[in-house]
Amino acid sequence: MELFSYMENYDYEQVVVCQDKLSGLKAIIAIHDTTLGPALGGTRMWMYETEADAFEDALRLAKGMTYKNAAAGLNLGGGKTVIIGDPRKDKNEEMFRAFGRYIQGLNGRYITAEDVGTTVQDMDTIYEETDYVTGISPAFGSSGNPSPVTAYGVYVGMKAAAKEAFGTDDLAGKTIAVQGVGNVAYNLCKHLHEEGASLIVTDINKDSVQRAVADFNAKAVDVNDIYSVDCDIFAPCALGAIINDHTIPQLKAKVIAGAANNQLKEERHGSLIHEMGIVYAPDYVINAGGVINVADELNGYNSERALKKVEGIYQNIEKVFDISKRDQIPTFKAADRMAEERIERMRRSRRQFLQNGQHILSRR
Ligand SMILES: NC(=O)C1=CN([C@@H]2O[C@H](COP(=O)(O)OP(=O)(O)OC[C@H]3O[C@@H](n4cnc5c(N)ncnc54)[C@H](O)[C@@H]3O)[C@@H](O)[C@H]2O)C=CC1
Ligand SMILES: CC(C)CC(=O)C(=O)O
Repeated sequence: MELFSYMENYDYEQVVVCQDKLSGLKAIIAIHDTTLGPALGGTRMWMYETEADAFEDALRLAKGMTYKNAAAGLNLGGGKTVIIGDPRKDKNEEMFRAFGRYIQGLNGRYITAEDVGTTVQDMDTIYEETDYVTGISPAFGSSGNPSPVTAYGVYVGMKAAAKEAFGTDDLAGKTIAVQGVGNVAYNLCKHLHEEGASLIVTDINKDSVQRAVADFNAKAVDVNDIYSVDCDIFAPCALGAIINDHTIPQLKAKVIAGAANNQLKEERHGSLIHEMGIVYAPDYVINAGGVINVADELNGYNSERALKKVEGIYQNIEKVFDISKRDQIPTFKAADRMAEERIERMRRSRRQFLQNGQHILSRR
């Protein structure tokens, strides 16, 4: 990867590469855009095959956070971290403390939280070194694990997408195929089961599958079969790029609505599903519940206030469908338009000089 040309193409502000030999930390903090405020986005720990894969993931996810935060109406920019390593084997306390010091060094330009492979406990360790971390234990007055709130937002957004496709947002009797039943999707399945939906699930982790089968009467299928099952809604809740040339021809669902980040492998795949008449709830709009929840900590966390904002995902998804119809564009483009227009409006509204921090004459 030609890092500078990639950064220039997609207008990234900063990439911080962190290495700590003692703890084994190898992290990439990508800050995409801070027009709206400090960059907030989670830390993913994953076993990347190559360093280039890790850079690409960090960069793509950071840009996604710029759009997610803007579309959700948050006054926050977009950033994300990836830590290279196996979250089951390679974690240690020193690693997250070293990482916390790197975040502290950014002096508030980047604020972190959980993502795939990191936990509330990891955030608590980071908190030993920096205040610029959210999703720490509720005992510290924080919001804790964002996953259940992300799941609630996906559930609410899925209902809005169902209304668009089926004329009703009632999910009772609908068959929903869920890819990956981890932290977010387990909680999503709970809401769907309680509403009377039938679930088909898959995961590379057999224990997670068994738990969903036992708790929600879900039907389990092989990981490769989840795309082609007969269902009304496909909910991708594992990793990204799963809407691609290989999977699209297999899909039978009328709706795609799930938690995973960066679901479209390439933009053209978003256009393709649109032409096929599939109602796609753009990933970063529907999965914003977690970030809305952790962002509320910046005002002194109030769970009721945060959940109310998360419920706004229903209207936000409707807004995306309206723009898509108005401008005759696929929904992923409509979401981008909504986010970009807000960033641009805010950029313009900040033209006037406002003294922030130290006065410019204070050194006299
Ligand atoms: N945790 C949160 O609050 C948020 C999560 N997301 C996104 O939602 C997705 C899920 O996040 P979490 O539930 O937190 O992660 P998780 O790691 O708890 O769950 C992901 C699950 O997917 C499974 N999986 C991985 N590859 C798979 C494959 N090829 N086929 C089937 N299953 C596979 C894993 O075994 C795991 O059970 C991720 O893309 C994440 O970035 C987005 C917004 C917020
Ligand atoms: C609080 C986090 C879950 C934010 C984030 O990284 C995301 O929404 O992907």
